[in-house]
This record gives sequence, C-alpha cells and structure tokens, in this order.
Amino acid sequence: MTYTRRMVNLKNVTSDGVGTAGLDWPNALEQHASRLEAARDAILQRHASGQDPYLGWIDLPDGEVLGEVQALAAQYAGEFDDLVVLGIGGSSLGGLTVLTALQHPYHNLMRERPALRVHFIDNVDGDVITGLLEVLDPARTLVNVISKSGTTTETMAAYLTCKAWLQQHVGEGYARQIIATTDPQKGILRPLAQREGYATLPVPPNVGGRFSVLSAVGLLPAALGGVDVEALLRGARRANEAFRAGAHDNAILQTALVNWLAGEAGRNILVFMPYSTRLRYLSDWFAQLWAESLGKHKPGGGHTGTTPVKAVGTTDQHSQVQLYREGPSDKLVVFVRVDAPDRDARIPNAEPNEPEMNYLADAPYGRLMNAELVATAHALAQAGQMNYTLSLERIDAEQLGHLLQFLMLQTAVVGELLGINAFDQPGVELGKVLTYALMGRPGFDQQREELRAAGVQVD
Ligand SMILES: O=P(O)(O)OC[C@H]1O[C@](O)(CO)[C@@H](O)[C@@H]1O
Repeated sequence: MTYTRRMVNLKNVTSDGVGTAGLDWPNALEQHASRLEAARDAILQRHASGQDPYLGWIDLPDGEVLGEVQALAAQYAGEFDDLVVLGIGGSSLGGLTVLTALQHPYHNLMRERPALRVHFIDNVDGDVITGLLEVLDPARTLVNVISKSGTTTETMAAYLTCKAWLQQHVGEGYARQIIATTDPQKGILRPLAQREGYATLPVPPNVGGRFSVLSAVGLLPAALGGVDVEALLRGARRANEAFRAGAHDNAILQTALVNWLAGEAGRNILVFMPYSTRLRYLSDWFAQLWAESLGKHKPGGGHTGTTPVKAVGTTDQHSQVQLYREGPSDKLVVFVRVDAPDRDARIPNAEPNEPEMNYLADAPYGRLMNAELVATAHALAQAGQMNYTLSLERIDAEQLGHLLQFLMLQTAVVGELLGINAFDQPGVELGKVLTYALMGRPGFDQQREELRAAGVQVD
C-alpha cells in the first residue's frame, strides 16, 4: 500500500507525487518528526506494558482466535446457506466492509455459491428484519449475534426476533444455529449464551468495537463468507511492522500528521472517498472509527475532532464534489485508489457512427476509474482544497487487512497528538442509557425521572 499527497495547490507537487503547499512539506514533517515518533512510542509502550485497557487491537493480527474461528466456520460450512449477523457499529461495520470488498460483487445472486450469503442487521427496522426472515430458510440459516458489551438494545431486539423465529421453525435444535460473539465476562449475552448452549467467541476486553474488525467480530462472518482470513491478518501484521519505521519512512505517521495539521488549520471536515464500489462500506467503517475516537472533550477545555463524511467515487463526484471544490476550504479529502481491478473489464468498441465516443473504445474500466480520481484530486488541489490518496495495488484480503490496521494505527496516533483518549465513547453511552430509561428497562428509573423533569414525554 502506498500513498501520495496532493495538498493545497499544484505548485509544489514534486516528482514523486507528493504535494507540499499549504503544509510546507517536507518541512512540516521535519518539524514534527520527533513528535510523531514520540506519539507512536507512547502507544507502543503502553501496549507493551500489558496494562493498557484499550490497546488489545494491536495484537489481533497475531491471530490468537484464528483457529477457533476457522474450526467453527469449517463445522458449519456446507450445512447452511445464510448467515444473519446481528450487531451495530463496530460489531457490524468491519465484517460488512470486509465481505463487501472481498466476496464476488453479486455473491448473493450467484446460483452456485462458494460460501454463505451474509446479511447484516444493524438497525431496529422491523420491516427489514422480518422482511429478511420472510425469505430465508430457517433450517439453513445461522445467526451470529455480536455485542462487545452484551447489552446493546438494537442487537438484543434483533436477537430476540431471530431466536423466536428459529424456535418456531426448527424447534429444539435452534441453539445450534446461534453463535454469540461477546465479552468473556461482562454483559447479558455471555451468561445467556452459556445457559442456552450457544457456541461462543470472545471479544477481548481490551478491544473496543470500532477496533474489533480483526477479532472474532469480523473474522467469523468473513470466514463463513469465504474470505481468506489468514491473509487479512497477514496484511495487518505488515501494517504493524511498518508502524515501527522512522517518521520519514512511515506513511501511518505522515498521514496522521497531515490529518492533525489539517484539523489544527481549521479544516474541520474529513471526506473519506474510496474510488471503488467494493470499498463503499470502508467509508462507513472509517467514519465510526474516526468520529468515536477523535470527537472528544479536550482535557483542558474545548473540543477535538474533524467530522468524517462518507463518500464513494466516482458516484459522489456527481453529488458532492461541487461543494468540495468551490465550497469553503474547511476539508481534507482522502481518496483511496485501487491500482488494478480483479477483472480486465473493458468498455467495448464505441459506436462506429459516434467518433466522439471513441476515446472510450477498449478502455479498461480501471483506467477510467483512476483517471476520474486523478482528475478530481487535481481539480481540488487547483482550487486550494487539500487532499491525499491512499493506494492499494488491488483489493485482496492482504491489502485490505493492511489498510484496516493502517487506518486504526493512524487514528490512534492522531488521538495521541490531540492529547485525548481515542478509545472510549462516553458521548454515545449517554444515548444508550437514556434509551433504556425511555423503554422502561429496570434500573433506569432515575434517568426516566430526569427526562420527565426535562419535559420529555416518557410514557
Ligand atoms: O458491541 P456493542 O457493545 O453492542 O456496541 C456496539 C456499538 O455501540 C457503540 O458503543 C456506540 O453506541 C460503539 O462503540 C459500538 O461499536
């Protein structure tokens, strides 16, 4: 994986494609190299101490849970057609990203499928949940309920629905068709799964949801969907190794710096825009990673965080790029480019009577896609709009694993530069608690009364 930067304008674009204006590159790197390395070292030291409650995700590429995941996947393969994944946020978006990127783009429509179809339920939309169950065969459907905390309302509601559906249709054997992925100790889901006799997988206590894609959370759905999970972890290990390089050879540190400086310079919006339909959910996964990690109260007062915007090229070129070029200079745009698509898909020879279309004749789709990316990056740079491009050679499990770990490490470094805890999410927890109060969950009477006192209708 490589990256290029194309900053505020084209004047200072160097021969290796590294744009420099605005950030005065490479002086900015010179100026901040030791600070970057210190941030990286602080993270690695906390991790090495074995005491840090949040940094377990750095170890996930070593694949401690891999054997267990593969054994479960092998046990179920062939016997089932569909897997329904129940989870939300970090308990859903990683698996969705990996499967959308790595399965056949129309895997679900294939007559002969090499692996299970995987469906993600990540909302309390009764039409969608019951609509899905209406068309699935209960005897050939597995359910993987995923919740780190083991309590999240949305996931518990979907679990109750799916369990009742399985019980109704397959009777006593339903427990064999449910796998619970959750914290080894905490929450409601773990004891419930033990009582019911479900197969279980762990979410390590020191791994937060948005950093859990390479734990059993992402690996089991990926493995059941036919993804080469070993290669995914191998790629992530390469990112871990690259993270140890000096700042001048370390794209993770350098992009963290660009992001941090962009925020400090008032560029409060971060547009994440892969040029690939297969990578469209990477934008969703990244948006959660970025927003929950970096949108925080500053220790000394004030706030941190740039607002992630999910986009996909070229599609959103035709809906958002007008704003990115001529709107306020308050954004950093991150493109993701794929050098070589899997298929040598070409546009057929054009219309013989339309010579103006001949430029498309026999053109590879990949070339057209990347021409659009480069054109957009240049157009933004010319208008003083900061952007850089991360490049994958191709979309395969190893490259994707590398990119996921790259982005998690980059986010951790930005958190360190900002002086915040990038691994908690207190702002989201309050919403969860107030939902419990509104829904009448026992133990939340005080919050219920507070809501009533604040004029919220609670009954
Ligand atoms: O895995 P859980 O505990 O159900 O949480 C799901 C998601 O909810 C959040 O806590 C935010 O509401 C995320 O951080 C997390 O990924």
